[in-house]
Amino acid sequence: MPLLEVQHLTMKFGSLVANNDVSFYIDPGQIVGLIGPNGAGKTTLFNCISGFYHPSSGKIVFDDKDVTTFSAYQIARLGAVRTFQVVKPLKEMTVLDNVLVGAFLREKQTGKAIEIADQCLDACHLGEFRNSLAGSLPIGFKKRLEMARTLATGPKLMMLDEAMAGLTSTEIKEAVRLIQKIRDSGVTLLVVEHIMEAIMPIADKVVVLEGGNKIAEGPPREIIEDEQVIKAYLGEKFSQRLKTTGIKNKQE
Ligand SMILES: Nc1ncnc2c1ncn2[C@@H]1O[C@H](COP(=O)(O)OP(=O)(O)OP(=O)(O)O)[C@@H](O)[C@H]1O
Repeated sequence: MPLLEVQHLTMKFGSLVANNDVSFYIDPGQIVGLIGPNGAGKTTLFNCISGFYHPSSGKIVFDDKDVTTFSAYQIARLGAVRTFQVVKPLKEMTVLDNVLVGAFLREKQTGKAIEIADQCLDACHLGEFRNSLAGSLPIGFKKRLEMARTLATGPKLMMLDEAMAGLTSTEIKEAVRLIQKIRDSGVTLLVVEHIMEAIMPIADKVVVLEGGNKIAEGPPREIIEDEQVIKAYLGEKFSQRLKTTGIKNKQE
């Protein structure tokens, strides 16, 4: 049974159709990439799945429950939690306190919540910064902090919105390893990303949006050879270059 099913989702802002009849599913344990050009509707879809927007029509089923009209808080409590493209840590609070905000969603006892927060900080290589002010961290660390906070909620599905944008190539490699480690710990991931070299080698499946429509869905190897995706987003040269990276052949 899929962990998440998006069925015929349409989201309109007035006359603008940001998502048009989009359907896809995510099986437990998968890393699914959500890609497409600027304005394709990726963030809007994220906002619908995570309860920040309610779709104009269609249905969202998470963990066998119809969550279409649920609030962001209700959906987070069920285990679908997102990060934001523009990270906004609580700057005047310490790194630990920021992660505690996530941990308290699942654990009321302070001692246990601190234990969870520390584990998540260590997993995200932030342990040594636990007492620093979040506002003082460089961008790469802020992105990891956002992941640690999300991880601390104990998610079943983690949705990452451009978690690697603005990072150095070393930081991107670290972020990729971290995403794989999170998946190996049993968390399913939906990842919006523009950095194809980062997402294509680790994704089990990729969903492609353009102009609000889903134009392709499949394993990365198929996606990079899809004529419509090459035309709309990847470009011929880039598609050739991606073929030389270690991309999975088929959906597992
Ligand atoms: N709150 C809103 N009100 C009105 N229009 C919106 C709103 N949010 C998004 N849009 C519009 O919906 C369309 C899809 O935007 P969205 O941010 O979902 O795309 P995206 O694929 O995430 O783009 P990017 O890669 O640049 O982040 C755009 O035309 C955008 O201007």
